[in-house]
Amino acid sequence: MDYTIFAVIIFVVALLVFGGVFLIRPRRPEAPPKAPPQEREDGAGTTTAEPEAAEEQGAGPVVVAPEPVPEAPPAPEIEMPPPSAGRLVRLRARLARSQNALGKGLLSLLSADRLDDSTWEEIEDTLITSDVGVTAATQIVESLRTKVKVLGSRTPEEVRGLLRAELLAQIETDQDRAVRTEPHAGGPAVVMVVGVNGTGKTTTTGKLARVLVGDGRSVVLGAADTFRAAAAEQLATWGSRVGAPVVRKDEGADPASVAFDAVSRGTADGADTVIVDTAGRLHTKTGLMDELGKVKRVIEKKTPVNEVLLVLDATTGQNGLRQARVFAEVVNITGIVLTKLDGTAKGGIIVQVQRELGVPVKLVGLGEGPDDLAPFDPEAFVDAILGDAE
Ligand SMILES: Nc1nc2c(ncn2[C@@H]2O[C@H](COP(=O)(O)OP(=O)(O)OP(=O)(O)O)[C@@H](O)[C@H]2O)c(=O)[nH]1
Repeated sequence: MDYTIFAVIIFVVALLVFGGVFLIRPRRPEAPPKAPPQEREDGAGTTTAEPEAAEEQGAGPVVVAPEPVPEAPPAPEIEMPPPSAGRLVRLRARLARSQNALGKGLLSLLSADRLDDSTWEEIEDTLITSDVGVTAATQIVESLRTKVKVLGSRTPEEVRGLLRAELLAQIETDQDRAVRTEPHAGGPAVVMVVGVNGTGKTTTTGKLARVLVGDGRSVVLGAADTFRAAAAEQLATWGSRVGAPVVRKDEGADPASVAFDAVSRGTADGADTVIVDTAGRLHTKTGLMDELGKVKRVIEKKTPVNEVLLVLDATTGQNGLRQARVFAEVVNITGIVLTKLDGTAKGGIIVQVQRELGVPVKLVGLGEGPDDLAPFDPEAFVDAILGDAE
């Protein structure tokens, strides 16, 4: 009996000792949760797990199948706008639509069997309504009267030919319409864009950058319209679309210093052209003169200003012309950009503004699209007004 109790005690003790060893294993302190192993690209394009993770598996660097890497947000796509050549011909339908009343109206009046005084008056009125201006309208009518008298009977082609020649004579000046954007030995060409706010000045600056980039040039933009923060914002968007750097400062900063920095940047970058957008609020003539004059003078400390483009809204008629005169008095305008020609039947403003300012229209805006700015070509313009010969 004693031996049995002793054997049971031995068995129980043995059980406790072995059970303690195998069942009650000391707990390891809990490790903090591991972040998922970071992955990196090696030179060969394979993805290797971090060494720490590999070590833990006790097998040196481990090559694992590349996992889909979350896509980085796409870099803004740089656009390649179409070149400037032939743009007006491409946009001809816009012109034909807006100027149809003028062209067709004149052609039908001139084709009447009898051209009496009242018909000639109507022709003159049609021209004046299209903003050609009284002097030019009178000249056109007088010249047409003489030619029609000499001709006697008229075929539609002859009438179209006569009118085409007269309109061209009024529109075509012998001045150079090329926008001077070629860089020179000392640095980039500088174009200043001036005009009243709302005429399409900032839009034109952006569109012009696209024209130049489309023609293979490099461009830097200067947001010197510091009066309105949104103008710089707008310009930054235009610039980013074509990869053109935009130099800007805070709202209210000195426009001349922005212009200076833009030209410095253009020179440092070896850019072809720097385009400077300016503010054009017509507070007082002196204020405007001071501001634009200073911008120009400050730029000229570095390099000449090659072009001063005045942006005019074609839909504003006489009012626009008055504004144009003020600008022409304060800065030496070298070219006119006539915007919003797609929204008016008053294409005759081209004649009047060139006459008044003695400066050629160099570019025309024919819509809100980014590539709706075209070098002005008098023949394409007149042909669009008159429609195709029947
Ligand atoms: N239909 C049409 N709209 C145009 C044309 N050019 C510009 N616009 C529009 O005119 C409006 C004014 O253009 P902006 O470029 O902001 O005018 P802005 O003169 O720079 O005015 P600020 O930025 O205030 O200096 C915008 O809605 C343009 O899209 C054009 O040729 N045709």
